[in-house]
Amino acid sequence: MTISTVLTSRLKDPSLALDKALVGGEWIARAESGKTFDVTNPATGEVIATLPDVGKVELVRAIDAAHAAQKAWAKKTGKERAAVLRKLFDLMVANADDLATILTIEMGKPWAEARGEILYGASYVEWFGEEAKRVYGDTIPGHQADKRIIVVKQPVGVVGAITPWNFPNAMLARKMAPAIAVGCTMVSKPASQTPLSALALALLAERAGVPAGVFSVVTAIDAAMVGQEFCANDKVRKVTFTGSTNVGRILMRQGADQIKKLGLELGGNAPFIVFDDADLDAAVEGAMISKYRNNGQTCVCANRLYVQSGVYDAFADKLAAKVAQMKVGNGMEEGVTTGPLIDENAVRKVKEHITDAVSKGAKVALGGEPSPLGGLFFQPTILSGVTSDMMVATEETFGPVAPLFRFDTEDEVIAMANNTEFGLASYFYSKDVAKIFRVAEQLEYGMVGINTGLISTEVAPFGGIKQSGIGREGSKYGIEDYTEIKYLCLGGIE
Ligand SMILES: NC(=O)C1=CN([C@@H]2O[C@H](COP(=O)(O)OP(=O)(O)OC[C@H]3O[C@@H](n4cnc5c(N)ncnc54)[C@H](OP(=O)(O)O)[C@@H]3O)[C@@H](O)[C@H]2O)C=CC1
Ligand SMILES: O=C(O)[C@H](O)CS(=O)(=O)O
Repeated sequence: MTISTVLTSRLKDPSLALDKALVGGEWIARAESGKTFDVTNPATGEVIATLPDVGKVELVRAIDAAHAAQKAWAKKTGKERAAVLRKLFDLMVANADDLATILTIEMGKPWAEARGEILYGASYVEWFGEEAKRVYGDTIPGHQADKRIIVVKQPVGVVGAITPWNFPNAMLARKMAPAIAVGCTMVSKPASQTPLSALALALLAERAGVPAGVFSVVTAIDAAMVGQEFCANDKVRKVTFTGSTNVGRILMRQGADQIKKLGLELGGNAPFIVFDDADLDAAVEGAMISKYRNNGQTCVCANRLYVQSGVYDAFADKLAAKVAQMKVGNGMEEGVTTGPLIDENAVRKVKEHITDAVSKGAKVALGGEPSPLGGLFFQPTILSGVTSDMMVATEETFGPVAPLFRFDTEDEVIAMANNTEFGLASYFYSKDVAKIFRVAEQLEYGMVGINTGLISTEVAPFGGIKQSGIGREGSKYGIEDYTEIKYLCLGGIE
């Protein structure tokens, strides 16, 4: 297929821009169906690549190759797998500039932020390369004189992975690294809007020594077909998914027949609470990164900002002053802090949330309109006077809109913060230690940022409760999800 020179001309190593899918160790330029799909730059609307739209034939071939390769890969020692992941980490860092350019041009986020994502994704590869040597088991005192009990952990087997467009490198690295660290193999399907980052990662993995078949990247428009095959094919032992709760629900239903092992990182609706005793400048800094990182297109973005009455006006003024300094534009341009939204649906949802809030009494304190740049660009926005009956209170905006809610008491804000089916990330600012423990213990979320707006790191367990998902990614907890526990009972030991 094709890759635009708009992209390749910007790369030190143009070979990192792939117009092929990786199926069982073979780079294929053309699907058997002959079908293709385009990848466009959301900042300009230009077609930057045309890729093979692989079908079930190629997908099953990738799954069969992963199954065939898995036993040999699992027989490698943890140390041998660690060495391959270390090499991949080194290659990701060495090629971070090119990987960032590919990411910005296919997804839109500003280049500096894209490079940050590459290093974030690489941190998972580094972390799980180290963990590969530490998949410990147990010995348990026997329950009878002649018994000896050993607990071992073994790789789950073939893993199907489906990843979203908003972090096209890091979300895949955070799945692929633990999987191959423990001896699993993986077939992955990136979002059709942003497949190039995944393909570049697959090329570097190949260069790092990941054997053929161990890691495939299938490029497909028919995501539902991929999910159905992952759930129905008994060679696939686990499905790991990051994306919307709706699709997570579909996968759970589809996986039920085989009791498929699932890892689900789904939607969020994060509260961001500023108490009267907060350090306001720190709270504003935290709100800026928690709300506007990736143009508000992250599952852990502050979706509702609750500000206690005593500091509401001061916080709102300080936040507006900071947001007014943001620069909307093409992520490849120097100084741009805010790129385009991913597509027209995203723009439509942002507009809908603003219109609904204003119709119910909220005020636009800043922004509120599409950017004069046109296209998919939107002004960073602050809404004031927001109330719980508005869509922004119950739906994830996934865009650059900060809705400010006023509250009076601690009990009132905890009840409002917990009043959602989601439970991924939450944040609050206070200097009172007793209050910090009281509030943190009552918030019904998998992750709580306290006096910080950025909690994502490879060393901690990332994930949610309620309808935000199942399982954790990153940290020592993240590798467990790719292993099965086996208990050996040795008898006759007289
Ligand atoms: N918890 C977390 O870490 C994250 C959660 N999210 C959540 O996801 C949403 C936004 O991301 P978005 O990418 O639009 O989410 P989607 O769920 O629409 O897409 C995520 C991935 O799933 C694929 N997909 C779509 N439909 C199906 C299906 N029926 N079966 C199998 N796979 C399918 C998509 O393919 P294709 O795009 O090619 O259609 C894409 O690769 C938000 O709610 C956000 O909060 C997003 C990122 C991280
Ligand atoms: O996809 C996402 O939103 C990521 O999980 C957010 S983070 O890990 O970069 O915080």
